Amino acid sequence: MAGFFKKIFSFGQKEVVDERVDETAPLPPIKWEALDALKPAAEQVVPEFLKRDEPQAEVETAPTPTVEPEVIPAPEPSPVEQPAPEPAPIIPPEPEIQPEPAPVEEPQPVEPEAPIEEPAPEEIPAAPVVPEPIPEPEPPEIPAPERPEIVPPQPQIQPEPVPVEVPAPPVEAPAETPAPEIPPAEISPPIRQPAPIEQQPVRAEIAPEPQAVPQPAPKPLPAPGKVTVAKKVEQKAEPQKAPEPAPRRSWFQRMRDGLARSSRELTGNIAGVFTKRKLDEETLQDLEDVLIRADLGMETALRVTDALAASRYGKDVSDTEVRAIMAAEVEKVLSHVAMPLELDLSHKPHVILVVGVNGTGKTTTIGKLAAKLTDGGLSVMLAAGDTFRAAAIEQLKIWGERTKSPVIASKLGADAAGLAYDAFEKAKEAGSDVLIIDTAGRLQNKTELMAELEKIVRVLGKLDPEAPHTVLQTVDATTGQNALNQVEIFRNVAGVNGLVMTKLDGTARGGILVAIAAKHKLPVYFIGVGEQVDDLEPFSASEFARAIAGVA
Ligand SMILES: Nc1nc2c(ncn2[C@@H]2O[C@H](COP(=O)(O)OP(=O)(O)OP(=O)(O)O)[C@@H](O)[C@H]2O)c(=O)[nH]1
Repeated sequence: MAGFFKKIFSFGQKEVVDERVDETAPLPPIKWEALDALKPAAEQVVPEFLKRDEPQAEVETAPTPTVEPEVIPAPEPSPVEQPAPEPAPIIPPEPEIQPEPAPVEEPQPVEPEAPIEEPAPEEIPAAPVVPEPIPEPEPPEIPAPERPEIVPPQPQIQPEPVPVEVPAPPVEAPAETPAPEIPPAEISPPIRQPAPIEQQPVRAEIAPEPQAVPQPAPKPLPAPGKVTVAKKVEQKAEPQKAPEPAPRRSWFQRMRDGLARSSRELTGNIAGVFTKRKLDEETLQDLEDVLIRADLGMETALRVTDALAASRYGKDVSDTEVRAIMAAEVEKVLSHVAMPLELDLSHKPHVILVVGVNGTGKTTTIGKLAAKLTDGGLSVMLAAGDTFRAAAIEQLKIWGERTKSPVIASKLGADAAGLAYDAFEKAKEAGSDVLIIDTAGRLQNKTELMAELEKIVRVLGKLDPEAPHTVLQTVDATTGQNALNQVEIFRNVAGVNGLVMTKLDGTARGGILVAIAAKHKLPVYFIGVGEQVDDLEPFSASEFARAIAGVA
């Protein structure tokens, strides 16, 4: 439509140009006409020639200044073009079509397009020259007459000259001649406007991406489903893991496995001694050496060899017979110490002081024991007497939470005896059935250890002369011969009156228990066969003896 407008405008200029030609008068315009004939063929070339022939002055003077301001308001051309409408009445139908699109798109593009149309007026001078030759090219260009037809509506719509430019781009299709110049520039901006529209499709592309994102989302959906199941299963799985304890070896089997190393070495050595040999002094001496190396101790070793010699001396003896006799003799030794823990609940509370070297299982054993007592309906209070290790205090608190037993603790490094005293008082006030006091086990400084333990026992005695009522020592079954010395020390310092042999489920050296029992004759109340709360078993002399002797 802008092209039309220009043409229209050019037509108006034709008339005006004719007038101007009269002013300038010179011949150059006539030469321009010849060149103008070439213009329609190649419009771009024309302006270059114009510059060469110095008609520039004409171009600059006549059209540009006047036309530009005119195009926007379109008042000046309108009066001039008004005569043009005369041919317009000839073709009234078309003007009806144009005004319709014109008003629609006019408002925005008008102003930006106006400056673009400036070059058009430059061509306008060429148009005025063409008037006569125009009919020649026009016949081939049929759309040309249409444009003049379009012109009349414009003068009618003279206030709409600007809108006319807007519809120009659509009109460009029919009228290719003017279109290439003006419309392309005009079209470019609207095209840039649709450009964002292209971005929209991009957004549309982006949109599917997030859609793609939710697609993987449904994938995690099954995942969380599995997770939730897993979480629920965890709680329900615990019973499933409960079957683990089911397949989990029995405490006796765990103890046998723990003692397997000792048992294998022992039975293997025994077999080596009695292979195709009659029982004599030499074989008895060899057997005694084997038992001693197995930590059973001299006393127990002699008991076994004496029993064997009494019944089998001078006879062929198999290793199976030897192991059976050994199991019987070990059981006899242990039977005197294998006894259940008895609590005198006439004491409120019954105080249990737990001692032992660090890492032997004091705190763990306290937790296991508290669980047994609370499960039996007894109220238990715990005291974190190992004030030198924060981890020990925290560990005891965890066991307190597990067993629902209150824990009395103090600041790190506080006086252990003072804590034990306070705990005893609080247990009395609370009416607790049992107070279990944890302690430190720093063997590296025997003097301090002895002083601390002695002080604890002393202060407890102030509240109850018989307290502590039970002094349990934990003994690590994997320790070996050093365990004998540990019991010796703690028995003297703290008055140990009972033992718990821990870690018998590990690579235990079970023979030492026999040696300790034989030497100290201290009750062995429990054995530890694992780290779980229920891994504390009453000590059974026969089971232990059969396990270490490798007897089924
Ligand atoms: N396998 C096995 N491990 C045990 C047993 N008893 C204790 N333990 C582990 O031995 C380690 C030491 O146990 P604790 O209860 O901390 O020993 P502790 O004597 O209190 O040590 P301190 O707190 O340092 O004085 C922990 O890892 C326990 O889980 C047991 O019977 N079997």
